[in-house]
Amino acid sequence: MIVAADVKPAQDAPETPDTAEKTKTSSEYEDVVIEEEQLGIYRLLVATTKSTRRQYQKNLEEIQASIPHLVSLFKDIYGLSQSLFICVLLSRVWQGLEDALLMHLSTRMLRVIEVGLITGKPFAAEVLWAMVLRLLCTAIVAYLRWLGDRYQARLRSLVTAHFELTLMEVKLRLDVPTSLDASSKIDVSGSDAWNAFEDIMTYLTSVLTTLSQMVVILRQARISGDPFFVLVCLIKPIFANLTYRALWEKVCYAYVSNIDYLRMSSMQALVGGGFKEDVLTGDLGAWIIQEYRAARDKLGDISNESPFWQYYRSSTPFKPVVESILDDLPMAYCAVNAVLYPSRFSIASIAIFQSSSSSLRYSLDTLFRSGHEFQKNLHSIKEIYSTRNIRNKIMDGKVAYPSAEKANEGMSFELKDLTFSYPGSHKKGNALNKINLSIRGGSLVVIVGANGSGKSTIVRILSRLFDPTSGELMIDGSKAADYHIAGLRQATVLLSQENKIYPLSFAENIGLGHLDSVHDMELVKKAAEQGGATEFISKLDTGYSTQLNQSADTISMNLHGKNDHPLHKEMEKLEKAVNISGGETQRLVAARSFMRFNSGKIRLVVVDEPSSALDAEGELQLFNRLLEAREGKTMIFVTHRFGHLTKHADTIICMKDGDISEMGRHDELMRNEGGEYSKLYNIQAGAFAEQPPTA
Ligand SMILES: Nc1ncnc2c1ncn2[C@@H]1O[C@H](COP(=O)(O)OP(=O)(O)OP(=O)(O)O)[C@@H](O)[C@H]1O
Repeated sequence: MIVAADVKPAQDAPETPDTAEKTKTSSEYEDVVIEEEQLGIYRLLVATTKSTRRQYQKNLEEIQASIPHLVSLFKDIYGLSQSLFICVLLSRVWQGLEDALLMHLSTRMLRVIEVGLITGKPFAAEVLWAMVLRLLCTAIVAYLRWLGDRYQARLRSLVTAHFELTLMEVKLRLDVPTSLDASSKIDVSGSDAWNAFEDIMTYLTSVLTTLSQMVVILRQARISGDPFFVLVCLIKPIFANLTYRALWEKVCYAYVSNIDYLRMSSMQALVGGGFKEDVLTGDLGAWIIQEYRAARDKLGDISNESPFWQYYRSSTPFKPVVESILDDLPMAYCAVNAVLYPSRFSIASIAIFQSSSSSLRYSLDTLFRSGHEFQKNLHSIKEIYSTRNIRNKIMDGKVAYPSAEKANEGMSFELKDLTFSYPGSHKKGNALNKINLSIRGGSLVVIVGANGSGKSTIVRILSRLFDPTSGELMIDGSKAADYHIAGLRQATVLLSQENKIYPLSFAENIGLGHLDSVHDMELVKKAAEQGGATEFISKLDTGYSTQLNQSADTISMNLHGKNDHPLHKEMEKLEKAVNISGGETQRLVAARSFMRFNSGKIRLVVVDEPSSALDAEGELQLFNRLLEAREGKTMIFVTHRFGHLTKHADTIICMKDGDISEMGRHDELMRNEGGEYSKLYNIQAGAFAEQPPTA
């Protein structure tokens, strides 16, 4: 079924991405139509162009545009190791010729044997020589293949690591809004570069194999006086290629649209690890099974096979039947010819044609298959190289930060009519609305407000993780955009719930707060003390050198269920993870922030609710230690808990729905009885007030 570009999802299905909007807004896609198809439980949307000619033209344009990238790929790989590159290339050339060579030698041997049998005088020496030559060649082919595979494996490691590094550099360069932007998403990896190179080599090898085999077969056909044999061999691969139907190289999107299957998946998910406690305490077991059964009965035998396979597989038997018949065509052709022209054909000729035709058909199949992959690979290569051109959304300025005269002062801010909405956000209204605010350098600011009121957003803007959508942000009296971002980042500590522990040792997890002193254990231990992380680190066998969350890249075979097996015990030792609690994670992250103070460059400390998992004492200690290091720094705290901090704050900013509803010191705000701050404060104070015992 073909539908216009504004596809509507099936009624019982979840919303699909906004394909319609994309196809309408971009002139590049104006002739795109979307075909819809139901494949078992899947709804499949395939984008095609209205005219086949236009499609071919587009493909050609894409290939042309990819040629410079293809050249760069080969140049880059050649640059990584010239010797390995040449060896792999030579081994591929050899692979392209070996089939034809072996085919030629087999033919020669069969012909010598046949002449000996017909004349009744076997030419022992010739047969022996032909056999030795064939065996020698077989051994050389096997040896060169082995060698080629080894070279290829070595080149593969170099290529994957090289392109992974290139992509890592790009990803590290990208700022937050650019990384969140779908058009800048990097979906390729180092392995894709290698796969593309390997597939292209396979394609070129197949071209060589096919051509060289055709030369040998044509030669044989000339000897037998039958020039049409090659054409007979070509019919099946050409038919298969013309009727080839696969999704691999198409722009498509598939989603599970069957509500019964979705229901079954939800029930399965509830049984999974994450919901264990809820399911047990809620006694949901029997209900889950009952619901799963009901959905399964409704689903019946509707296929849940991957849409890729369902699409690939022919819906009628016509194609597979015709293909099988065409597969036997060379044999039928030989048989008919042997009957019609018995003098031209011999058993050896039939055997030779039979084996060479199946080799040729196989090579042609590979050639067409790798041809289909070719375009996909060109696309991956283009994507890898285009990542270099991704421009950051946040512009970098040229002015160094801080200026010499403000080097010992905290960062000051001025926000003028500042509005912000998150890129791609579907929410009505802005996350921040026309905010006007001044923050004096060195002051202690506390931001409070309800969930979603814009507290974290405001500190993200101040830390230059995002740029305002409109309005102005001034830092130390100059436009924020004029400063060199690296300088601003070096002067900022951002401690939030977003901070994670790294898959490194405890020492590095803390030390990385200040790159120049990563290995200075004295400073690391001091920071751990300040962050309140000393106690739990000291309880670990390997202390600060204990690795955290290291990605365990292990493979085990046939060990499942053999818990007493000595190898299982080894595996357990290697895979044993060190788990730390939520509160311990926050302590460790806080220690990293204290380590950052050692750089001596910090002018701004932003603390965004990093203490939700800390016990009351831990939180108080953390805030006190941060305040101890306050000199020469502006400190901004985002919190839901009133009390300790708000009472000491120079300014309390109370946020509501993206606006500043109130601003001032604690006493001033409390005097405004109907105000947002006093309301929130009183709710918390009331919650802790002593309740009279109920009768
Ligand atoms: N990454 C994001 N993408 C889109 N919208 C976002 C994103 N982060 C926050 N928002 C939206 O922006 C608004 C302000 O969010 P923000 O995180 O600043 O609130 P908050 O006051 O810090 O909330 P909380 O107290 O729950 O942490 C909310 O409506 C939120 O849904």
